[in-house]
Amino acid sequence: MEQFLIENADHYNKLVAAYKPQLSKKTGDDTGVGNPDIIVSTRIRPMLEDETAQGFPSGVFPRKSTNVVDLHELRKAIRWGPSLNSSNFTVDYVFGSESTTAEIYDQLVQPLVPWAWGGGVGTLFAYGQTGSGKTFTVSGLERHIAETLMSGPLEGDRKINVCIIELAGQTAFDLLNARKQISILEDSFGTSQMAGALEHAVTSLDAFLELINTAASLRHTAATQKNDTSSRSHAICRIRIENPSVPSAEDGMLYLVDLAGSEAARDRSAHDTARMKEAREINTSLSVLKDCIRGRAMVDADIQATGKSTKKAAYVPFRQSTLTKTLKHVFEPAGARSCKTVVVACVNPCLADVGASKNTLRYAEMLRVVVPKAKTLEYNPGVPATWNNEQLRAWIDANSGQPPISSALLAPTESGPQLLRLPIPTFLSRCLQTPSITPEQAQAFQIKFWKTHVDAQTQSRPTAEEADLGLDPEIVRQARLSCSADPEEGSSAVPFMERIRPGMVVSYTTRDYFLGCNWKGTNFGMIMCPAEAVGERVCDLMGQKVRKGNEEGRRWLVAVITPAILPGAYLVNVWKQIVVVEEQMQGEILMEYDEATRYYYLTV
Ligand SMILES: Nc1ncnc2c1ncn2[C@@H]1O[C@H](COP(=O)(O)OP(=O)(O)OP(=O)(O)O)[C@@H](O)[C@H]1O
Repeated sequence: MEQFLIENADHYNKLVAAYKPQLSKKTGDDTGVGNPDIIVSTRIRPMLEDETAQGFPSGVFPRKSTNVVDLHELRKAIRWGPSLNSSNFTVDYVFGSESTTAEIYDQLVQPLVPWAWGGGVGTLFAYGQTGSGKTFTVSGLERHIAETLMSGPLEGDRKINVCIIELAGQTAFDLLNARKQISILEDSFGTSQMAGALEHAVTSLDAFLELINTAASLRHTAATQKNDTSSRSHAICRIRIENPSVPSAEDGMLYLVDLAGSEAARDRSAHDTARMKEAREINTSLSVLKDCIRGRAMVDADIQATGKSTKKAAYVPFRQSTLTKTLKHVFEPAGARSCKTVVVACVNPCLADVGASKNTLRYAEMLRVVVPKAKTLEYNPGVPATWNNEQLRAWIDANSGQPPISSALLAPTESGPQLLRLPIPTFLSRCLQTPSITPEQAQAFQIKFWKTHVDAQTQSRPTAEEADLGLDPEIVRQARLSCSADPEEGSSAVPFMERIRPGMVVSYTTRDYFLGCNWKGTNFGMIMCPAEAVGERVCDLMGQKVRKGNEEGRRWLVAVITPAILPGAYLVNVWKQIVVVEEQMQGEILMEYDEATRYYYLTV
């Protein structure tokens, strides 16, 4: 076949020159646009010297000033001589062979960096056949990202942590720790963990680049030793960005994923059984990845179009492969993380490889879920996804507690759906710009906003039984909630010291001997009873007799509240009790119990 292509190169070039581009059905479709949070692009690498030297022409051509790529194959035809078989593919962005990695960075990837800096999740996938330029592209982009993170114009202080792993089939290795085997585990809270992988704190650009180089050379050496190419494994670089000024918020994440080759190139027939098995595993993981990206994009499109997730059909099977399990929160539709994803489908333009390039472009096209043109959704006061900026700001003014959080600072221009997509740390930082707002109030309000959205999604309708009783859904919702707020109307006007009662949550300063329960910045406790109410022999957490204190003032037995594993969640440790004197108490804190997670959350 290769000989046939070389011999007919001139004829092929004439056919291509005479080719009249067909109108792409997909470009003609003006009913929607690509999902702005999942951008699918393609990069066509230049022809390599040996490909041109052998006499192969190019088979892939970006169509000028469009997002369409034309692909030509030369087919043997007995009657009329070789003929052209052409197809075209539509993606969101096309980068031709003259495009540089810096251009791709500026146009597609750069926005992921401030996004993750603000607490969001940004993911880059490079997909394509062996030798199509995935590693060339990802390593170049990693360097640009490192430069922006370490010496760019981003505001505020962050701690940058890097971890680079390799996934080969079901096995994972740490590329920053001598390729030591690690495990991908899901903990009891459903969070994926790279158990055993070393995470490196980086403080300078040089240190960052050194980590990237170490991982690249380890991957390369391992591949050479196996007489293999790096193409048989996925490499994941995870950059975790901690924001020390909002410690309670989740960290920003950047994942840069250099995927295994979608299929071996022209030497495919040389594969032995083990290689065929490996190829099957790779294809399975890439197929699951496609389903996950599409599934998440469909859920997003659905919410954008209707304000809710309505389609049961949008199934995101992230548990079906180690790759997607590792990247779980990128795909999880129910996840609260704001995600932006960029896919670069790398294409080798050589006519001899055009079959594989066609599969790559077909795959890229399938990832692209068209979002219906935004309709104005009918306003529903219970569904944040239907709120325009004015309705959102009115809701913030009425629901953000006392003092109210400035809606102009929190949502200067955003609509409800846009605020829902804002990374949580950015949301919290904006809340804290209003004078006198405490981090607890900001966090409680963020949770309230998110819960309103989740409740709208899950449609907390009354059960059939409750509906039969004719109960108002709002009353049912209220009854299901359990909150530490004083049920007495108007009680907030009375100083909290005069209202102390069992179940009230207070913040307090700890004394030296309570080191065992002094959690950084989070000294909350639930009042159990007056210290005098317990028996003579009862001791507190530190072994001190509860009734025998030397302190002045009223003394209360308090259950210690500690942060739980879920972000923003707390545990009330009813059996870990300490004595708190009223003098130590700072104020009342409102908490709400959530049945679904069985944790307590701050509320406003
Ligand atoms: N845009 C480009 N400009 C110049 N050379 C390129 C470009 N893209 C790729 N190359 C070159 O093509 C060759 C193959 O690229 P690369 O190793 O990145 O491919 P790959 O898809 O990662 O392959 P594998 O899957 O086997 O690791 C390399 O020699 C690389 O330098």
